[in-house]
Order: sequence, then structure tokens, then C-alpha cells
Amino acid sequence: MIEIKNLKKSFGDLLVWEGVSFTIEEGDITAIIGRSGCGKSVLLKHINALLTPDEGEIIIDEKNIFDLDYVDKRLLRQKFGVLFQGSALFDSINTFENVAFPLRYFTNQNEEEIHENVMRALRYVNLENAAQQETAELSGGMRKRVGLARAIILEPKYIMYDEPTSGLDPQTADEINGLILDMARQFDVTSIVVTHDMHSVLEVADKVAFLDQQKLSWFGTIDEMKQSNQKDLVNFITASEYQIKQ
Ligand SMILES: Nc1ncnc2c1ncn2[C@@H]1O[C@H](COP(=O)(O)OP(=O)(O)OP(=O)(O)O)[C@@H](O)[C@H]1O
Repeated sequence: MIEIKNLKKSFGDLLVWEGVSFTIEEGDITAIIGRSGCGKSVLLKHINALLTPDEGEIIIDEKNIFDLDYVDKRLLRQKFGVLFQGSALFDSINTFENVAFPLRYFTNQNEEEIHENVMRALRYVNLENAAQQETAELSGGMRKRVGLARAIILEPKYIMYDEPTSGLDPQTADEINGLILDMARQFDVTSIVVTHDMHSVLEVADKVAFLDQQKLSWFGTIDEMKQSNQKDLVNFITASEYQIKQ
């Protein structure tokens, strides 16, 4: 469980968060939606303690993560897999080495163990045959899948997906949505998905947090979202040009 409590954050004169609170329940897929620039990525960076708030707490495994020392923050980050916007692969090394990177950095696994674990992760995302391929040669969908294999390689308790379907055709986007769902259901991973893609929200999310005007404007289940008459939420969904079928 991740409890976000009264988070406040400014960069100089720019107020990003003015007291955001909500809870991400164990095993849930929680979608975070809101306009471009509203601070979704800033929120993700707080959740794995890459940024520190001006006020507020984030409680993970019963501890306020901002009270952790350097060593415990590093341990905390190992519980998180992150699929970055744009996948953030290293183009100077091949697919296999991209996925192996967290194992080499965070564990003492030998080459045989690394090989077994990397190939298992690549098989999971259906890229077993691309292990030796240069990442610069991969399509956008393949890059996302390599990013996902890297995100799950340390068997994280939590996965954060930053715009996982952006720039993908609908079919490839659905494959990624399928993997997000499968990760959550099969391995009981707690998932946080930042997205503009309402189709993806409806496909994968259990809960939705709508952020607007420096606050949590709305929070609830997908069914509650479909029935909500809250104007700013309805406007946001309508503007995304996605028609919710009841
Ligand atoms: N390190 C930083 N220093 C100063 N300003 C920052 C920093 N990081 C983010 N910001 C600002 O905070 C605001 C929120 O940024 P953020 O990237 O979280 O938005 P977002 O909702 O993720 O946007 P998008 O949907 O376009 O990715 C923006 O105005 C951004 O310029």
C-alpha cells in the first residue's frame, strides 16, 4: 500500500501540488490522469523518493519514505520497477544488456543466473529472439517491451508506468495494456499508470486519480468514473475524445 498524505511541492514560484492525498491499494492498478504539465511525472518521482516534497508524507510499507537514509532509499527503489516515457533504453548496449542492467547494478548474480533471468523476462514480453539486437534498431512497441522486461527483472512489488502506450498504434498499445494487466493479476504487483490514453485507463485500471488545479480533483473506481457527473472530470474525459460506453 502507498499512502500519499498532503503532498505539497513547488519549484520556485511554480506551485505543482497543494496538498494531494490518496491511497494506492495493494494489488490495484491505479491510473493517474490529468492535463499535460499538471504534475503527474513529478508525483511519480516523489513516490520513489527521487524528489522531496515541501510538505507531506508518502508511507510505503509503514514508513515515510522521506525519512529514509540513503541505504534504505536505495532498497526502496529496488521494490519499484519503472517503465519510463520513451522507454529510456541505453542505445549503446544491446537488448539483453539493457534488461540485465538492474541485475548487474543491484545484485551479485553470476552470469548464468543473469542469463536465465534476462531470458525469462524477454520471453515474458515475447522478445526472446531480440536478445542480441541493438536497441536502436527496435520499433517503438519493441522498445516499450524491452523497457517492461527491464522494469520487472528485479521482481518488483510496485511498477510505475509513465505513458506506457504513447506513440503506439492501437494494436501494439493493446498488447502493452495486456502485459500491464497480466503483471498485476499474475504476480500481484501494485501498479501505477500515468496516462493520457483513456482507452488504456478503461482497459487496465481498477482506480483512477484525476489531478487538476494542483489538487486531487477526483478519485474512485472505473465504474464510479463512468457514472460521475463531476464537471472537470467529465470535461477531461470528453476532451480525450474517448466515448465511454455504459
Ligand atoms: N525539476 C524541475 N524543476 C523545475 N520545474 C519542474 C521540474 N520538474 C517538473 N517541473 C515542472 O512541473 C510541472 C509539472 O511537470 P510534470 O512533468 O510532472 O507534468 P506532467 O503532468 O507529467 O506532464 P505531461 O503529461 O506533459 O508529461 C511542469 O510545469 C514542469 O515544467
